[in-house]
Amino acid sequence: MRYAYFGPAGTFTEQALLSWLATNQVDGERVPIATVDGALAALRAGTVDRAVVPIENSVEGGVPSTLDALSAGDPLEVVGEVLVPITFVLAAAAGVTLADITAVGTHSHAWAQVRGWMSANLPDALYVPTLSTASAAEGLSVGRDAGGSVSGSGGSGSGGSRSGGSADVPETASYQAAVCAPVAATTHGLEVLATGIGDNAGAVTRFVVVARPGAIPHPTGADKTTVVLYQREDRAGALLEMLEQLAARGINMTRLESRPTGAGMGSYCFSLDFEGHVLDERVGETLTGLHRICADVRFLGSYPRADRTAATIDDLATDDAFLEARSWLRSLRHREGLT
Ligand SMILES: O=C(O)C(=O)Cc1ccccc1
Repeated sequence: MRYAYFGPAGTFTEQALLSWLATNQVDGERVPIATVDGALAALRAGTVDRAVVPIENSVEGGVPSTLDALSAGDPLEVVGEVLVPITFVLAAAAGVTLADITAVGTHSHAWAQVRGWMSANLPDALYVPTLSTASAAEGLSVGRDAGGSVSGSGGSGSGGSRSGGSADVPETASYQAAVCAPVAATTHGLEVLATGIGDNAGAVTRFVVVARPGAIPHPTGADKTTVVLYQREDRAGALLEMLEQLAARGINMTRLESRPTGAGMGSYCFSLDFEGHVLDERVGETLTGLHRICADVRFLGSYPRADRTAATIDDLATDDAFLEARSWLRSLRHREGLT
Protein backbone atom coordinates (compact mmCIF):
# COMPACT_ATOMS: atom_id res chain seq x y z
CA MET A 1 0.00 0.00 0.00
CA ARG A 2 1.24 3.50 -0.84
CA TYR A 3 0.98 6.06 1.96
CA ALA A 4 1.29 9.76 1.16
CA TYR A 5 2.36 11.79 4.17
CA PHE A 6 2.97 15.44 4.93
CA GLY A 7 6.72 15.41 4.32
CA PRO A 8 9.60 15.61 3.58
CA ALA A 9 11.21 12.77 5.53
CA GLY A 10 11.73 13.70 9.16
CA THR A 11 8.38 15.42 9.81
CA PHE A 12 6.31 14.49 12.82
CA THR A 13 3.81 13.21 10.26
CA GLU A 14 6.36 10.66 9.04
CA GLN A 15 6.81 9.55 12.65
CA ALA A 16 3.03 9.10 12.83
CA LEU A 17 3.07 6.97 9.69
CA LEU A 18 5.95 4.84 10.98
CA SER A 19 4.08 4.34 14.24
CA TRP A 20 0.91 3.37 12.30
CA LEU A 21 2.80 0.80 10.19
CA ALA A 22 4.48 -0.68 13.29
CA THR A 23 1.28 -0.82 15.37
CA ASN A 24 -0.65 -2.48 12.57
CA GLN A 25 2.30 -4.67 11.57
CA VAL A 26 1.98 -3.76 7.91
CA ASP A 27 4.44 -2.67 5.26
CA GLY A 28 3.83 0.47 3.30
CA GLU A 29 5.59 2.63 0.75
CA ARG A 30 6.11 6.11 2.19
CA VAL A 31 5.47 8.94 -0.28
CA PRO A 32 6.45 12.38 1.10
CA ILE A 33 4.35 15.31 -0.15
CA ALA A 34 5.21 18.86 0.91
CA THR A 35 1.71 20.05 1.82
CA VAL A 36 -1.39 18.63 3.48
CA ASP A 37 -3.46 19.68 0.45
CA GLY A 38 -1.01 17.92 -1.84
CA ALA A 39 -1.13 14.69 0.17
CA LEU A 40 -4.95 14.66 0.13
CA ALA A 41 -5.01 15.59 -3.58
CA ALA A 42 -2.76 12.60 -4.36
CA LEU A 43 -5.19 10.40 -2.44
CA ARG A 44 -8.18 11.83 -4.31
CA ALA A 45 -6.35 11.34 -7.62
CA GLY A 46 -5.66 7.69 -6.74
CA THR A 47 -1.85 7.88 -6.98
CA VAL A 48 -1.66 6.71 -3.34
CA ASP A 49 -3.92 4.48 -1.21
CA ARG A 50 -3.79 6.40 2.05
CA ALA A 51 -2.70 9.84 3.27
CA VAL A 52 -1.41 10.68 6.76
CA VAL A 53 -1.91 14.29 7.89
CA PRO A 54 -1.95 16.17 11.21
CA ILE A 55 -5.42 17.15 12.43
CA GLU A 56 -5.16 18.33 16.03
CA ASN A 57 -2.58 19.40 18.56
CA SER A 58 -2.93 19.32 22.34
CA VAL A 59 -1.42 22.82 22.57
CA GLU A 60 -2.44 24.59 19.37
CA GLY A 61 -5.80 22.94 18.65
CA GLY A 62 -7.04 21.96 15.20
CA VAL A 63 -4.94 22.08 12.03
CA PRO A 64 -7.02 24.32 9.74
CA SER A 65 -5.45 23.16 6.45
CA THR A 66 -6.41 19.57 7.22
CA LEU A 67 -9.90 20.35 8.51
CA ASP A 68 -10.63 22.46 5.44
CA ALA A 69 -9.20 20.01 2.91
CA LEU A 70 -11.29 17.19 4.40
CA SER A 71 -14.46 19.32 4.51
CA ALA A 72 -14.40 20.32 0.83
CA GLY A 73 -13.85 18.47 -2.44
CA ASP A 74 -14.38 14.81 -3.26
CA PRO A 75 -15.32 12.84 -0.14
CA LEU A 76 -12.57 11.21 1.90
CA GLU A 77 -12.80 9.17 5.08
CA VAL A 78 -10.62 8.83 8.15
CA VAL A 79 -9.79 5.17 8.78
CA GLY A 80 -7.40 5.56 11.71
CA GLU A 81 -5.66 7.96 14.06
CA VAL A 82 -2.19 8.12 15.59
CA LEU A 83 -1.01 10.12 18.61
CA VAL A 84 2.61 11.32 18.57
CA PRO A 85 4.32 12.97 21.55
CA ILE A 86 6.07 16.05 20.20
CA THR A 87 9.66 16.93 21.17
CA PHE A 88 11.32 19.88 19.48
CA VAL A 89 15.02 20.61 19.07
CA LEU A 90 16.82 23.70 17.80
CA ALA A 91 19.15 22.57 15.03
CA ALA A 92 21.75 24.40 12.95
CA ALA A 93 24.68 23.71 10.67
CA ALA A 94 27.96 22.75 12.33
CA GLY A 95 29.74 25.73 13.88
CA VAL A 96 26.63 27.91 14.30
CA THR A 97 26.09 29.07 17.90
CA LEU A 98 23.08 30.69 19.57
CA ALA A 99 24.79 34.08 19.21
CA ASP A 100 24.79 33.69 15.38
CA ILE A 101 21.06 33.14 15.12
CA THR A 102 18.97 36.07 13.92
CA ALA A 103 16.15 34.04 12.34
CA VAL A 104 14.58 30.63 12.92
CA GLY A 105 12.67 28.55 10.37
CA THR A 106 9.88 26.11 11.22
CA HIS A 107 6.23 25.11 10.71
CA SER A 108 3.71 27.54 12.21
CA HIS A 109 2.41 24.93 14.66
CA ALA A 110 5.91 24.26 15.91
CA TRP A 111 6.67 27.97 16.31
CA ALA A 112 3.52 28.39 18.39
CA GLN A 113 4.77 25.69 20.73
CA VAL A 114 8.26 27.05 21.37
CA ARG A 115 7.39 30.72 21.91
CA GLY A 116 8.33 30.63 25.59
CA TRP A 117 11.75 29.12 24.92
CA MET A 118 12.36 31.56 22.08
CA SER A 119 11.49 34.63 24.08
CA ALA A 120 13.75 33.46 26.92
CA ASN A 121 16.70 32.41 24.73
CA LEU A 122 16.43 34.10 21.33
CA PRO A 123 14.12 37.05 22.01
CA ASP A 124 15.19 38.97 18.89
CA ALA A 125 15.08 36.06 16.44
CA LEU A 126 12.78 36.50 13.46
CA TYR A 127 10.37 33.73 12.59
CA VAL A 128 10.61 32.35 9.04
CA PRO A 129 7.62 30.12 8.25
CA THR A 130 8.37 26.90 6.37
CA LEU A 131 5.97 24.27 5.05
CA SER A 132 7.03 21.75 7.69
CA THR A 133 9.57 21.32 10.47
CA ALA A 134 11.60 18.91 8.33
CA SER A 135 11.65 21.29 5.36
CA ALA A 136 13.13 23.91 7.70
CA ALA A 137 15.90 21.46 8.61
CA GLU A 138 16.32 20.51 4.95
CA GLY A 139 16.82 24.19 4.13
CA LEU A 140 19.92 24.22 6.32
CA SER A 141 21.41 20.97 5.09
CA VAL A 142 24.30 20.24 2.75
CA GLY A 143 23.83 21.82 -0.65
CA ARG A 144 22.52 25.00 0.89
CA ASP A 145 24.47 27.81 2.45
CA ALA A 146 24.34 28.54 6.18
CA GLY A 147 21.62 31.11 5.63
CA GLY A 148 19.14 28.48 4.54
CA SER A 149 19.08 29.75 0.97
CA VAL A 150 19.52 27.46 -1.98
CA SER A 151 23.06 27.11 -3.27
CA GLY A 152 23.90 25.58 -6.62
CA SER A 153 21.16 23.82 -8.52
CA GLY A 154 19.53 22.00 -5.62
CA GLY A 155 15.90 23.04 -5.82
CA SER A 156 14.33 25.88 -7.71
CA GLY A 157 12.30 27.31 -4.85
CA SER A 158 9.93 28.67 -7.42
CA GLY A 159 6.93 26.71 -6.15
CA GLY A 160 4.69 24.65 -8.37
CA SER A 161 5.94 21.27 -7.24
CA ARG A 162 3.79 19.72 -4.56
CA SER A 163 5.82 16.63 -3.99
CA GLY A 164 8.62 16.26 -1.42
CA GLY A 165 12.12 17.56 -2.05
CA SER A 166 13.33 21.07 -1.60
CA ALA A 167 10.98 23.09 -3.77
CA ASP A 168 9.17 24.43 -0.72
CA VAL A 169 12.19 26.31 0.62
CA PRO A 170 12.24 29.71 -1.08
CA GLU A 171 15.55 30.91 -2.47
CA THR A 172 15.24 33.98 -0.31
CA ALA A 173 14.77 31.94 2.89
CA SER A 174 17.15 33.25 5.46
CA TYR A 175 17.45 31.58 8.82
CA GLN A 176 20.32 29.99 10.65
CA ALA A 177 18.42 27.49 12.80
CA ALA A 178 15.41 25.21 12.50
CA VAL A 179 12.90 23.98 15.06
CA CYS A 180 12.30 20.36 14.16
CA ALA A 181 12.14 16.76 15.38
CA PRO A 182 15.43 15.24 16.57
CA VAL A 183 15.31 12.83 13.62
CA ALA A 184 15.14 15.71 11.09
CA ALA A 185 18.30 17.24 12.58
CA THR A 186 20.10 13.90 12.26
CA THR A 187 18.83 13.24 8.73
CA HIS A 188 20.07 16.60 7.50
CA GLY A 189 23.43 16.48 9.27
CA LEU A 190 22.63 19.36 11.60
CA GLU A 191 23.89 19.95 15.12
CA VAL A 192 21.42 20.16 17.95
CA LEU A 193 21.86 23.41 19.90
CA ALA A 194 19.04 22.79 22.37
CA THR A 195 16.68 19.91 23.12
CA GLY A 196 13.21 19.80 24.65
CA ILE A 197 12.46 23.41 23.71
CA GLY A 198 8.68 22.94 23.61
CA ASP A 199 6.78 25.06 26.12
CA ASN A 200 4.56 22.13 27.05
CA ALA A 201 6.43 18.94 27.86
CA GLY A 202 3.31 16.81 27.35
CA ALA A 203 2.46 18.12 23.86
CA VAL A 204 0.82 15.51 21.65
CA THR A 205 -0.28 15.79 18.02
CA ARG A 206 -3.05 13.67 16.59
CA PHE A 207 -2.67 12.50 12.99
CA VAL A 208 -5.30 10.84 10.83
CA VAL A 209 -4.95 8.10 8.24
CA VAL A 210 -7.28 8.99 5.38
CA ALA A 211 -8.69 6.83 2.57
CA ARG A 212 -11.12 7.18 -0.31
CA PRO A 213 -14.68 6.14 0.71
CA GLY A 214 -15.37 2.46 1.21
CA ALA A 215 -12.61 1.52 3.67
CA ILE A 216 -14.32 2.09 7.04
CA PRO A 217 -12.95 -0.33 9.66
CA HIS A 218 -15.29 -2.52 11.71
CA PRO A 219 -16.38 -1.33 15.17
CA THR A 220 -14.02 -2.18 18.03
CA GLY A 221 -15.95 -0.74 20.99
CA ALA A 222 -13.32 2.02 21.23
CA ASP A 223 -14.10 4.08 18.14
CA LYS A 224 -14.50 7.67 17.09
CA THR A 225 -16.60 9.23 14.35
CA THR A 226 -15.76 12.49 12.56
CA VAL A 227 -18.34 14.69 10.81
CA VAL A 228 -18.71 18.22 9.46
CA LEU A 229 -22.09 19.86 10.07
CA TYR A 230 -23.56 22.66 7.96
CA GLN A 231 -26.40 24.55 9.58
CA ARG A 232 -29.60 25.29 7.66
CA GLU A 233 -29.76 28.93 8.59
CA ASP A 234 -27.94 31.31 10.89
CA ARG A 235 -30.27 31.62 13.85
CA ALA A 236 -30.31 31.51 17.62
CA GLY A 237 -29.69 28.06 19.04
CA ALA A 238 -28.70 26.35 15.76
CA LEU A 239 -25.47 24.92 17.20
CA LEU A 240 -27.24 23.93 20.40
CA GLU A 241 -29.86 22.02 18.37
CA MET A 242 -27.13 20.09 16.59
CA LEU A 243 -25.36 19.23 19.83
CA GLU A 244 -28.65 18.18 21.42
CA GLN A 245 -28.77 15.37 18.86
CA LEU A 246 -25.62 13.95 20.44
CA ALA A 247 -26.53 14.70 24.05
CA ALA A 248 -29.94 13.03 23.73
CA ARG A 249 -28.25 9.77 22.64
CA GLY A 250 -25.58 9.83 25.36
CA ILE A 251 -22.74 10.57 22.93
CA ASN A 252 -19.51 12.08 24.23
CA MET A 253 -17.88 14.63 21.95
CA THR A 254 -14.06 14.70 21.81
CA ARG A 255 -13.43 17.70 19.51
CA LEU A 256 -15.53 20.60 18.25
CA GLU A 257 -14.37 23.39 15.99
CA SER A 258 -16.06 26.03 13.95
CA ARG A 259 -14.57 26.77 10.53
CA PRO A 260 -15.62 29.43 8.05
CA THR A 261 -17.33 27.89 5.00
CA GLY A 262 -15.83 30.57 2.76
CA ALA A 263 -19.31 31.58 1.59
CA GLY A 264 -19.24 34.94 3.38
CA MET A 265 -18.66 36.66 6.69
CA GLY A 266 -20.33 34.76 9.53
CA SER A 267 -20.91 31.57 7.52
CA TYR A 268 -19.50 28.71 9.58
CA CYS A 269 -19.56 24.93 9.59
CA PHE A 270 -18.72 22.73 12.58
CA SER A 271 -16.13 19.98 12.55
CA LEU A 272 -16.49 17.44 15.33
CA ASP A 273 -15.35 14.09 16.61
CA PHE A 274 -17.39 11.98 18.98
CA GLU A 275 -17.18 8.56 20.57
CA GLY A 276 -18.74 5.62 18.75
CA HIS A 277 -18.96 3.97 15.33
CA VAL A 278 -21.47 4.55 12.53
CA LEU A 279 -22.70 0.98 13.14
CA ASP A 280 -23.49 1.71 16.81
CA GLU A 281 -27.23 2.30 17.24
CA ARG A 282 -26.78 5.52 19.21
CA VAL A 283 -24.47 6.91 16.52
CA GLY A 284 -26.82 5.87 13.70
CA GLU A 285 -29.74 7.61 15.42
CA THR A 286 -27.61 10.70 16.03
CA LEU A 287 -26.56 10.86 12.38
CA THR A 288 -30.15 10.53 11.15
CA GLY A 289 -31.16 13.29 13.59
CA LEU A 290 -28.34 15.52 12.35
CA HIS A 291 -29.19 14.78 8.73
CA ARG A 292 -32.78 15.81 9.44
CA ILE A 293 -31.90 19.17 10.96
CA CYS A 294 -28.73 20.18 9.10
CA ALA A 295 -28.32 21.55 5.57
CA ASP A 296 -25.60 18.94 5.10
CA VAL A 297 -23.74 16.34 7.17
CA ARG A 298 -20.39 15.30 5.75
CA PHE A 299 -19.47 11.92 7.21
CA LEU A 300 -15.69 11.73 7.57
CA GLY A 301 -15.36 8.24 8.96
CA SER A 302 -15.51 5.92 11.97
CA TYR A 303 -12.23 4.44 13.15
CA PRO A 304 -10.54 2.88 16.19
CA ARG A 305 -9.24 5.31 18.81
CA ALA A 306 -5.47 5.45 19.03
CA ASP A 307 -5.60 5.11 22.82
CA ARG A 308 -8.05 2.17 22.57
CA THR A 309 -10.17 3.70 25.37
CA ALA A 310 -13.61 2.09 25.22
CA ALA A 311 -16.53 4.50 24.88
CA THR A 312 -18.48 5.23 28.04
CA ILE A 313 -22.03 4.20 27.20
CA ASP A 314 -24.90 5.07 29.48
CA ASP A 315 -27.24 2.13 30.22
CA LEU A 316 -29.96 3.98 28.35
CA ALA A 317 -27.82 4.44 25.22
CA THR A 318 -26.63 0.88 24.56
CA ASP A 319 -27.42 -0.89 21.27
CA ASP A 320 -29.88 -3.10 23.18
CA ALA A 321 -31.67 -0.07 24.62
CA PHE A 322 -32.15 1.44 21.14
CA LEU A 323 -33.21 -1.88 19.59
CA GLU A 324 -35.68 -2.55 22.42
CA ALA A 325 -37.20 0.91 22.00
CA ARG A 326 -37.54 0.38 18.26
CA SER A 327 -39.22 -3.02 18.68
CA TRP A 328 -41.57 -1.50 21.27
CA LEU A 329 -42.70 1.06 18.67
CA ARG A 330 -43.07 -1.64 16.03
CA SER A 331 -45.27 -3.80 18.30
CA LEU A 332 -47.32 -0.78 19.36
CA ARG A 333 -48.09 0.07 15.74
CA HIS A 334 -48.80 -3.56 15.03
CA ARG A 335 -51.14 -3.86 18.02
CA GLU A 336 -53.07 -0.86 16.78
CA GLY A 337 -53.44 -2.59 13.43
CA LEU A 338 -51.43 0.09 11.70
CA THR A 339 -48.76 -2.19 10.23
O1 LIG B 1 6.05 19.89 10.27
C1 LIG B 1 5.92 18.74 10.73
O2 LIG B 1 6.86 18.05 11.12
C2 LIG B 1 4.58 18.17 10.86
O3 LIG B 1 4.40 16.99 10.74
C3 LIG B 1 3.48 19.10 11.26
C4 LIG B 1 3.62 19.38 12.72
C5 LIG B 1 4.27 20.53 13.12
C6 LIG B 1 4.39 20.79 14.49
C7 LIG B 1 3.89 19.91 15.42
C8 LIG B 1 3.27 18.75 15.00
C9 LIG B 1 3.12 18.50 13.64
